[in-house]
Amino acid sequence: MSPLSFSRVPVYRYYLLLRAYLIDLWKGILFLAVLVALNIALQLVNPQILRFFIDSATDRQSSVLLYSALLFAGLAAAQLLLSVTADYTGEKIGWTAANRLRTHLLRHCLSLDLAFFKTRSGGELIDRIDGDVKGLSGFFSTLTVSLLGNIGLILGVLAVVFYENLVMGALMSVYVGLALSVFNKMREYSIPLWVRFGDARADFFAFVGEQLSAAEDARSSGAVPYSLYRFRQLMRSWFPLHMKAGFGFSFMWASSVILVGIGTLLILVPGFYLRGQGLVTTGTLYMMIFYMGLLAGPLDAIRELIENLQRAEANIEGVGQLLDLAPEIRESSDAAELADGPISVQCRSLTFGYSKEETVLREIQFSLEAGESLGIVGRSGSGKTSLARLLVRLYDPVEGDVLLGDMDIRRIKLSHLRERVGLITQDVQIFNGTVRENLTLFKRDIPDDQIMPLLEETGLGAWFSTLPDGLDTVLPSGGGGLSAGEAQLLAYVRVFLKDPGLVILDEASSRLDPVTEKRLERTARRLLQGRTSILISHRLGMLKHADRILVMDSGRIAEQGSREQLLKQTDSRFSQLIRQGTGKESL
Ligand SMILES: Nc1ncnc2c1ncn2[C@@H]1O[C@H](COP(=O)(O)OP(=O)(O)OP(=O)(O)O)[C@@H](O)[C@H]1O
Repeated sequence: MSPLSFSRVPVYRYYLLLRAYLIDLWKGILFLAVLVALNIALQLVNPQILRFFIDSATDRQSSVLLYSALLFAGLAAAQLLLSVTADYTGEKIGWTAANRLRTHLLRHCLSLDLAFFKTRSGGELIDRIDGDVKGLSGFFSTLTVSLLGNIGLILGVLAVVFYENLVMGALMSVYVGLALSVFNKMREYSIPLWVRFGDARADFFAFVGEQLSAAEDARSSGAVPYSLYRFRQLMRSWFPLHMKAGFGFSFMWASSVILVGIGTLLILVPGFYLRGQGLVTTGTLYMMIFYMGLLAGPLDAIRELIENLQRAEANIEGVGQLLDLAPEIRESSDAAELADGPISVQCRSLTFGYSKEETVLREIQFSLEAGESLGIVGRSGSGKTSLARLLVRLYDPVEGDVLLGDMDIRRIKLSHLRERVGLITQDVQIFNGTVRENLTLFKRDIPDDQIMPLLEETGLGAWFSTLPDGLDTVLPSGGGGLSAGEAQLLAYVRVFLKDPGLVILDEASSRLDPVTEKRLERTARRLLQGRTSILISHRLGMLKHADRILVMDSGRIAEQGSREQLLKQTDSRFSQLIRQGTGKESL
């Protein structure tokens, strides 16, 4: 379970968050607590010295004046040093905790099902992983440093004032209680505003992310004015929300200024009366006013903290919603590994849909011996890619079973499954990294002399020879400076370096020119030897060496059999496809 499984009680959320990400930073936190305690002690002692200074001055004891002034200045300097060290330590703790949360969120997102990524844009996720966590990093450091320190300082001031004078102590307590309850009331008003502001921000980033990743299409199709129109609309809806939420803050700030005024009056009026009666000295009265001023600091800091908590609450909400999503594709507790060598495939009565309303695959039933090759053909939208996704367990079927190597796919260790089954599609992702890292997918134990022959064989030799630093050449993210066809060839090298027992090629040569495709066909045939393969292609030439053919239509298997057998039957769908298509006799 995620360490941030949320209940409805806000305080409990904070507790879970702090416990999850701060618990093993306890040494730093303890150090911080000592610094904060010392800081509080110094702040409480200083007004006492001041009183001593004033009373000595009025009694004309000039000899002690210099010493008390020096002591006052020395302690003020020490307090400054302590404050800086405490701030630094608090920030460090805050950043460490926030980075842990960031890592946790990214790992969690990457473990979520494909369906999740189809419904969220990259921009929205970046906002959650970075924007929300940035908000929370302030929360980690502010909470650890400020809350404890300021509450401690308030309690300390009240204790000292009570000790000095009960009436003054009671008045100051009333003032503190009043200030805190006003701040708390305002917090209830502002939190929903910040949640709405956060949602609008996530929508904004989602839109920007989508527009930037589709910049090429938007430009070529002339959709830029529409993008800008939508952009302006989003900004227009974002701005008033920011204004409203910001108004809550200003209101709190104004109320804290008014409260300080009320507090000073609360002390001054009875203070002058007590001084007049000779019940307190001038030094004590000045000390009380000083303590009153001292209270304004932590109260203001708590007000700021409450503001930060409002934002943090909205951030926690966003992060919590993300962490509460659990992947449906999970490993069973008795997950095991497949045997080495080619992997047999069996699909039993598979039914599948991306949503409950729509069924994309119906009653899919076929089997493939280890080492055999299956070609899948069918019209666009007939369900070929969906079937491939079930075979690598990017989704689970609604009904029926997939068996790989006679094992239920749900019982195979996920990391092992991804190792043993290779999938190449028409969309190849190039990562920002070296050519070597892109080919080995960051695995360090694959030697270069295993990579080089594959580059030659797949036809990437010419491209490779132009690279300035060979395998160490850094490719930029996105297209990586490769053409779509070159990227597809790179994906072949990637997959075959894994030495998989089952290879699925889903339109994996769709971006290649006929000459390169022909050459790759030969290479693929050699590389696929000794492995089970599933070839999905509209280009029927790619299926020339398939042992068996499966024709799909509207999510069902319309026909299946050995390639020779289907070719012989002139009225078979496969034969008809060939006559209509470009493959013709070449098959
Ligand atoms: N991620 C998705 N979410 C929802 N529906 C999807 C998704 N992917 C595909 N579909 C739907 O599933 C159906 C089958 O699509 P699929 O991609 O499996 O077909 P295909 O035979 O591979 O098509 P093509 O030959 O064009 O690649 C289509 O109706 C499609 O709209």
